[in-house]
Amino acid sequence: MSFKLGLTGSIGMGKSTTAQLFVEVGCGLWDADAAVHRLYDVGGAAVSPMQAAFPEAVIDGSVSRDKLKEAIGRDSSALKVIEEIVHPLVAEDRAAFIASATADILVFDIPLLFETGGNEAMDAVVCVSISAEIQRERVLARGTMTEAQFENIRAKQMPNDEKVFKSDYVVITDTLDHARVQVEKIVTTIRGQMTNA
Ligand SMILES: CC(C)(COP(=O)(O)OP(=O)(O)OC[C@H]1O[C@@H](n2cnc3c(N)ncnc32)[C@H](O)[C@@H]1O)[C@@H](O)C(=O)NCCC(=O)NCCS
Ligand SMILES: Nc1ncnc2c1ncn2[C@@H]1O[C@H](COP(=O)(O)OP(=O)(O)OP(=O)(O)O)[C@@H](O)[C@H]1O
Repeated sequence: MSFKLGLTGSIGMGKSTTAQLFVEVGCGLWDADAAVHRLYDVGGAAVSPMQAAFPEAVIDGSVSRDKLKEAIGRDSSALKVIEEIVHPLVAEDRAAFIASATADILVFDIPLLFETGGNEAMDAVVCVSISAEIQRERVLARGTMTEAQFENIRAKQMPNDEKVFKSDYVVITDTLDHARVQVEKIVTTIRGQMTNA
C-alpha cells in the first residue's frame, strides 16, 4: 500500500515546482490542475456538461479557461457551478491513478485539498508557503491573470496560515535549493516511518 501525501498551498505558492522535487526523489505524482486540463481538452469528460452550463465557453470542442474566467468575472457564483461539474470528475481521475500507481509514496498536488476535505483521504499533508507579497508578484509575473482575477481566486481559498497550521509538513519556497532540501528531509522521514511500521 503506497503512502498518500497531499501537497497543497495557496495560488502561486509553489505547489507544481515542489511537486517536481518529489518526483526527482522517486515519488509518484497526481496533479489536480493537470486533471482539470485533461477534462477540459477535446474529448474530455467536462466538455459536454460545460457546454450545457456555459455554451460560450466551449470552443472547437474544448473548454476555454479564458471564457470561464470571463464568466466568473461577470458573476463570481459561476465558479461554484464550474466546481460542481469539475470536482466529481476530478475525483474519478484520482481514483484511477491510485488504482494503477506503483511508487512507495504518492504525492497529490491539490490546490483545494483542505477546502474540499480531501486531506482526510491522505496519510499526511505538506503545505508550500511564501509571503503574500512574493505570492502576488509571482502570480502577476506569469501574466495569465489580472489582479482582480487573482484576488477573486485568493478570496475563495483558505488563508495560508490556516493551511500551514493544519499540515504535517511545510516547505518554504524561497529558493529552489532550500525547497529541495526540505523535500528530501520529508521523504526520508516518511520512508523511515514506512520501514519501521
Ligand atoms: C478558474 C479557472 C478557469 C482559471 O484557469 P487558469 O488556467 O487561469 O488558472 P489555473 O487553472 O492554472 O488555476 C490557478 C490556481 O487557481 C486556483 N484555483 C483554481 N480553481 C479554483 C477554485 N475553484 N477555487 C479556488 N482556487 C482555485 C488554484 O490554486 C490553481 O492552482 C480554472 O482554474 C478552473 O476552471 N477552475 C475550476 C476547477 C477547479 O476547481 N480547479 C481546482 C483544482 S480541482
Ligand atoms: N522554491 C522556489 N524558489 C523560487 N521560486 C519558486 C519556488 N517555487 C516556486 N517558485 C516560483 O513561483 C511561481 C509559482 O510556482 P508554481 O507554479 O509551482 O506554484 P503553484 O502553487 O503550483 O501555482 P498555482 O496555484 O497557480 O497552480 C513560479 O514562477 C515558480 O518558478
